[in-house]
Amino acid sequence: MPDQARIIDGKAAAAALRAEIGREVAAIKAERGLVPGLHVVLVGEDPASRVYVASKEKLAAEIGMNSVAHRLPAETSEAELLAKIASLNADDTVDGILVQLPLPRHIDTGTIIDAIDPAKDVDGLHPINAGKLAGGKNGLVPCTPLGCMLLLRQALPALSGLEAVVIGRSELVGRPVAQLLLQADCTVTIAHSRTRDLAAVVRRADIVVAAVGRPHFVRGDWIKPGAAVIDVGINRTPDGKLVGDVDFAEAIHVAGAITPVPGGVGPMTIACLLRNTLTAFRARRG
Ligand SMILES: Nc1nc2c(c(=O)[nH]1)N[C@@H](CN(C=O)c1ccc(C(=O)N[C@@H](CCC(=O)O)C(=O)O)cc1)CN2
Repeated sequence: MPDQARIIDGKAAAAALRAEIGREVAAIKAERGLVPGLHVVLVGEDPASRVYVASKEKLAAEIGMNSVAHRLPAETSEAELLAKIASLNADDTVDGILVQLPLPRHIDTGTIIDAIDPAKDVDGLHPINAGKLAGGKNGLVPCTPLGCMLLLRQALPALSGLEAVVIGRSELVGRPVAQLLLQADCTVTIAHSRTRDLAAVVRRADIVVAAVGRPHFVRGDWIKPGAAVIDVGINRTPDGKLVGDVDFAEAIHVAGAITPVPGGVGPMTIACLLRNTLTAFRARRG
């Protein structure tokens, strides 16, 4: 076995995916004169969210989509945000709607997600889409989990029968990625803060997806030699560095393949949002 894991390059994979979607968008425009429309709604001034929304707006425009960001003040009421969503739901030129999370505390996230037309829910978070995913039916799938699977398939083309451990049970990542692994015929364990002897659970896994939001939480000696490690964490250390949930310096000597942070799953999140927008356009407008 090589003494270093293969590093899965999410930046390159995301660039290739965006280029592919861009070609499809250009073909649709040439053949039908139509342009898929992505609308991202940001409420408030959260600095990280501002960066992510600007990036979504720019990358969608770059591949020829009609890209619109709606930046609303932090004081926006839940009723005002619901009215904005209702107007986007009613607009036929809008194919994808994404409300950037987290929302300010006075707004209930579930109420907002529930209000998005499931056919335009390019975040894949609406209960209809979550239900379809749980039932193994076609629907819109959350972007980060989709990105995890695309990267994982680069490292391991055959997933069937493998043991996968997902650390974290969030609706945005942990639960949906576990469903996608199950669809790929993996044997899936969802571990979380109450899991007993987490290190022993992780040591069984051929595939580890870490989505806990705690810097360097997963240690190198938790990893089964040769395992594929997908690190979803994006944590900023006190000295301003971005690090994942996995101790990369330790895990790289044990894993077979590993995603870095930055440059792993993060860039795939936005590329998969663009893919979902194209999927939603096709499902709605043929
Ligand atoms: N409605 C949603 N809100 C949020 C989601 C989401 O999928 N839907 N995910 C995250 C934030 N996010 C996109 O919204 C996102 C996070 C990270 C990256 C990324 O490319 N990260 C880079 C590093 C960027 C940096 O320097 O800070 C990387 O990992 O290489 C893109 C998108 C929460 N909210």
